[in-house]
Amino acid sequence: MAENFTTGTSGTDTGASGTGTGTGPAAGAGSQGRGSGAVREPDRRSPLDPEQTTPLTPELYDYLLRHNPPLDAVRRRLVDTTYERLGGRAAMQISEEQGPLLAFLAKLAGARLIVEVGTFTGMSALWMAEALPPGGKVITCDVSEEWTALARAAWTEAGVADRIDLRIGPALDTLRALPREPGVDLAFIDADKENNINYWEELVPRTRPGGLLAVDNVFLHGRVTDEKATGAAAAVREFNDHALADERVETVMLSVADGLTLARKR
Ligand SMILES: C[S@@+](CC[C@H](N)C(=O)[O-])C[C@H]1O[C@@H](n2cnc3c(N)ncnc32)[C@H](O)[C@@H]1O
Repeated sequence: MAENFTTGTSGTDTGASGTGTGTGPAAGAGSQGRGSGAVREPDRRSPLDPEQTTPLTPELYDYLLRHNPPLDAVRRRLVDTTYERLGGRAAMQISEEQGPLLAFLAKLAGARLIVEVGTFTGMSALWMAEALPPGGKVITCDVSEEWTALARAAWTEAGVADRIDLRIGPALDTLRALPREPGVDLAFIDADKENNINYWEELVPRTRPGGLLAVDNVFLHGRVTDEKATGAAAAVREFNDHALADERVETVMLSVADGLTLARKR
């Protein structure tokens, strides 16, 4: 079912993970503008030189947060409510410094249309929605009515509910139903990692030239370095190589939170 970017459909809470068979653009093709296109050996004096890369301690992280925009009352309540209601699952929320970063990216991209995969209790959508100009929209996808009920409450409290189009159902179905035209200014992928490549393959063609994509958890808690990784870690490893080899975009992988890859559509 095709539809335009502005009309939403809201299905039932299937709880199902999306599945799909996205095909890669140039995965493993081995040639691109930035050199070999393959994962390269880093050029540096030592694997992790503290003169170049400062290890993040609890004190430094606290300092970093205190030098970023603070959580306002709505966000503070959203964090607290997510922990109270969902316990350990609350760690699925974006980390505190990622919210202002997503808002910053939205403004940098002059975003009017943002697509998010993985709403959860709505923190990332809230930050991005507040960064939109009048008339802008965030389309955000999730399978959980329960978790996104907390999101809806926070968005209403923050006064941005009218800018957020929550679509319940497997995200791959939602993305495939969007027009296949490059109207997206910013995409944020933060859901079931096994589908990262599939989400990417739906979103890259729909992103306008100069538009941005951000993909969370590209370190998967450090498990991506394991060559024998299985499950989500193997999927993230595969995704990371896929994105690096994709000639349609320029990418940077950043050590933010659990690893964040940014891409700019050529
Ligand atoms: C890491 S959380 C998202 C966190 C969110 N960005 C935030 O800032 O709080 C991942 C979300 O992806 C959703 N999800 C998992 N599989 C999905 C699928 N196949 N389609 C849509 N959503 C999915 C989960 O229900 C969960 O809410």
